[in-house]
Amino acid sequence: MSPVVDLDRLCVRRGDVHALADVTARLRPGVVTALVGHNGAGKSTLLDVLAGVRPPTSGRVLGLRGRSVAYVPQRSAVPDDLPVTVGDVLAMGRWREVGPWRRLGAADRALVAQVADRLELAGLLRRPLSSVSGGQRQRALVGQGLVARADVLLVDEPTAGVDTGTREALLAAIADEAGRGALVVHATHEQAAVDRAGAVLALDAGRLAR
Ligand SMILES: Nc1ncnc2c1ncn2[C@@H]1O[C@H](COP(=O)(O)OP(=O)(O)OP(=O)(O)O)[C@@H](O)[C@H]1O
Repeated sequence: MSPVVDLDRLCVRRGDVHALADVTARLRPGVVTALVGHNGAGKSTLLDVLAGVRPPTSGRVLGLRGRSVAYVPQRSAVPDDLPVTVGDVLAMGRWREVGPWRRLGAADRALVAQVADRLELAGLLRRPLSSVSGGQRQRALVGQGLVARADVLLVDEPTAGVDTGTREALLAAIADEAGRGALVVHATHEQAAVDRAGAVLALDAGRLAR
């Protein structure tokens, strides 16, 4: 199982706001950590820092060097009219291994098929992403993260606005990622997701909530 990741006095300023302020915490592999807090608490900012797309203003993240990270951002961060199919979205999850737009090997295709089955996307793989429903699009985005089989999986509100069956399928699939030893951080506003998590990290206006 992969090692822990330590957040060490992490601070991020966004304009005049302390989006993260002095956050020190340990994230463990093998469990889903629910990342909770009100709108604007800093959840997405923390996921951005863990994904390496936003540098901290000060402080450090320890334990990520050399480890693969899959990041499933909020659906609203992905343009609805992205000119790709559902199958492309899943296949992109293999790009870290095979390179962008390269032909997938048999094992990669098997993994895409397995995740598509799991998330009930198998019949939608040839459909343009823009032509499927919000919940189906959400499943495709999470599917991309699952297909990556990364050491670290970051998911930002993947169950927002989906029906009960989809929520259960997504929560089960996310739990299985932790089950195979990944370090999983799941930003969520939903109690059902918090109940299923093995650990909780709560933020309040950028600070760790007590
Ligand atoms: N583009 C931006 N420019 C400046 N400040 C921003 C920007 N995006 C977010 N912020 C600020 O950073 C802080 C943290 O926002 P963040 O998006 O990380 O919160 P969040 O917990 O993910 O919220 P939500 O539950 O609404 O997704 C907030 O004070 C927010 O106003």
